[in-house]
Amino acid sequence: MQLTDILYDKHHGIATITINRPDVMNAFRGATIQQLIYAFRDAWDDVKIGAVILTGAGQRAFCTGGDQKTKVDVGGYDFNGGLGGGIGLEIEQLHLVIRNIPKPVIAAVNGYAIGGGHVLHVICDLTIAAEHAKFGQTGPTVGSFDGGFGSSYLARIVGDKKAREIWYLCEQYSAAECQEMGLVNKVVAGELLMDEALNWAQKICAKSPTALKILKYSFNADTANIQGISQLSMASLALFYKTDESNEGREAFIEKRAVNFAKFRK
Ligand SMILES: CC(C)(COP(=O)(O)OP(=O)(O)OC[C@H]1O[C@@H](n2cnc3c(N)ncnc32)[C@H](O)[C@@H]1OP(=O)(O)O)[C@@H](O)C(=O)NCCC(=O)NCCSC(=O)CCC(=O)c1ccccc1C(=O)O
Repeated sequence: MQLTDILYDKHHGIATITINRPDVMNAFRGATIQQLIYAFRDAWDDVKIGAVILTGAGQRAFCTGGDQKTKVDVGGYDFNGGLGGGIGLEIEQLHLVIRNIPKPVIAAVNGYAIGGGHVLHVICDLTIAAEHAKFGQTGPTVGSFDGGFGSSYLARIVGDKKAREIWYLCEQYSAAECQEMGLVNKVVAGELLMDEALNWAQKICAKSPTALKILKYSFNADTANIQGISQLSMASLALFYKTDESNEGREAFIEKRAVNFAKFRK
C-alpha cells in the first residue's frame, strides 16, 4: 500500500506509526484510516515487533479527528474505498485493530488530541504526553459523536461524571490534568516525548510476549461489550451525518463562525 498520509517505521522490535497530515493538524480522512489499519495489521503480523508507538507529525497535533474539509454535505466523509453504508471512514475497524493487536500500543501525544483523535489515544494501551499537549472531545460542537469506545470506555478510565463533562462541555484539558484523571500515564517535556515512548517500548519488548498478549486480552475482555455499543453508535452516526443539525456543526467549523443549534431544539 502506498503510504501518503502516515509514516511507518520498524526498528529494534518497535513499530512507530505517525499520522502525517500536519497542515490539517493530523486530522484523518478515509485514506489515512486505511493506511493506519494497514500499518497496525503489519505490526501485528511481524513477529519481530513487540510494541507499537502511535504519534502525530510536527509539534502542534497528535490528531484532531475527522478531517472536516473532506466531509460532504450529506452522509459523512467522502471516502469511497471502504465498506459501504457507514460514515465514509472505517474508524470502527481502526479502533478494533488497536484494541486487538496482541502487543501494547503507546500513544505519544505530541500536541492536540481532539475529537476522533482523542478517541485514538483513549483506546491505546498507554499514553505518554508532551507537557504542551491538549486533550478533548468536540462532537457536540461540530455535529458528531462517538458513543462507543470514545465515551463508554472513556468513562471506565475517568469515571462517568468526568466523561460526561468531557463530552457535554467540549473543553480542553492539559496533559497534567489528564494525568490527574488517570487518562495519561506520564507527562514529559516535548523534546523528550519520543525518547520516553521508545524507552517504554524497549522495556515492554524485553517482557514475555505471551504474558503481554494474554494480559492485553484480559484487560480487553472486561470491556468487550463496548464493541456492540460502538456498532450501534457508528450506525447512528451514519444517519445523523445526513441531517441539517449535523451539517450545521461542520459548516460552522469550516466557515470559522459560531455554531447555531438553537433551531434543532424542538
Ligand atoms: C485543534 C484546534 C483546537 C486547534 O485550534 P487552533 O490552534 O486555533 O488552530 P486552527 O486554526 O483551528 O487549525 C489550524 C488548521 O488546521 C485545520 N484543522 C484543524 N482540525 C481540523 C479538522 N479536524 N479537520 C480539518 N481541518 C482541521 C484548521 O481548519 C486550520 O486550517 P486553515 O486552513 O489554516 O484554516 C482546532 O483546530 C479544532 O478544534 N479542530 C477541530 C477538531 C474537530 O472538531 N474534530 C472533529 C471531531 S468530531 C468528533 O469528535 C466526533 C467523534 C469521533 O470521535 C469520530 C467518530 C467517528 C468518526 C469520526 C469522528 C470524528 O472525529 O469526526
